[in-house]
Amino acid sequence: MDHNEQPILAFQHLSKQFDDQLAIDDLSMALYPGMVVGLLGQNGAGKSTLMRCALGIVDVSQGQVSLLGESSGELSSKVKERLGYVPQQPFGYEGFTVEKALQLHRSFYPDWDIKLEQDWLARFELEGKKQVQRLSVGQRQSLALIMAMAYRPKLLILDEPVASLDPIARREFMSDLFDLALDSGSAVLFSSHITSDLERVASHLALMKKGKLVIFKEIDRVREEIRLITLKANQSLPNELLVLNQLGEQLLVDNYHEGIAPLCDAVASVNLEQLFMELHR
Ligand SMILES: Nc1ncnc2c1ncn2[C@@H]1O[C@H](COP(=O)(O)OP(=O)(O)OP(=O)(O)O)[C@@H](O)[C@H]1O
Repeated sequence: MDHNEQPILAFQHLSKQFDDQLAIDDLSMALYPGMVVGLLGQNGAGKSTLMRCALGIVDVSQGQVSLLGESSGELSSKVKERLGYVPQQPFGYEGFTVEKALQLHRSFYPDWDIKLEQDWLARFELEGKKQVQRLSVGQRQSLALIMAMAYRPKLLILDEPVASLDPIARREFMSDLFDLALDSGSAVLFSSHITSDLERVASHLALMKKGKLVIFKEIDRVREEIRLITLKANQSLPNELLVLNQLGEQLLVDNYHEGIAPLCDAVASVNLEQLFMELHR
């Protein structure tokens, strides 16, 4: 990942206020080619709002969002053609068959990859002749994913894309997602409550709590640098440690390294699910 190049998506000091609700609070983050960012947060943490701000679907209150170098509020059709988005609740195309819906959708995208479309239709066992409104929730989600991916977008934004997919479809989809991003120099931002999926395919974790981005780092570094520790009696907190949460003597900290171990009575590593639970205790 070369961070000297232009980010595909960049949030700079973004805030979004809805009436009396601050949904996004001074958030900065940049996605570069090849990054697959898993967005985690409780219900109402601001994940969908962040995605909607990125796409210019809602106006930002403060700060900036740029997408392939353009401001999200003023995207050209050239940039829009290079975005893929699957909202939490897709979608439309009622009254169409799967085949006809794809035919129409495809016509908007010059870079549509028909082979990719066919492979995915077969993989998800979607029948072309079936009416869209007769599809199950999971099948609709699969169709929405094909529609967002078959033109190999430069930026793919997926709001809980796999919540309704069965474990086999989910697993296959998630690994393809990763390959797609790596192969085509794309970036992916996806939200999910399934921490094991996120752990398996994301290159980076973005964790939001009440509109704030509290963690944004590579998954490997999350594994290495976040710990649940208890400091020895009278031991002050080392400067480099960032306390993410505190429960009695126990501290959930970021920026941990081996040099800290002698200062502690106890050190425990946490997986993503434990991290999520500890952060919200
Ligand atoms: N159009 C809107 N008008 C007013 N408030 C809104 C609007 N959209 C979102 N909010 C509020 O902003 C906050 C963040 O909502 P958001 O949908 O972004 O959360 P989320 O993290 O995606 O949640 P979930 O995991 O449940 O999908 C919530 O408190 C929500 O009520």
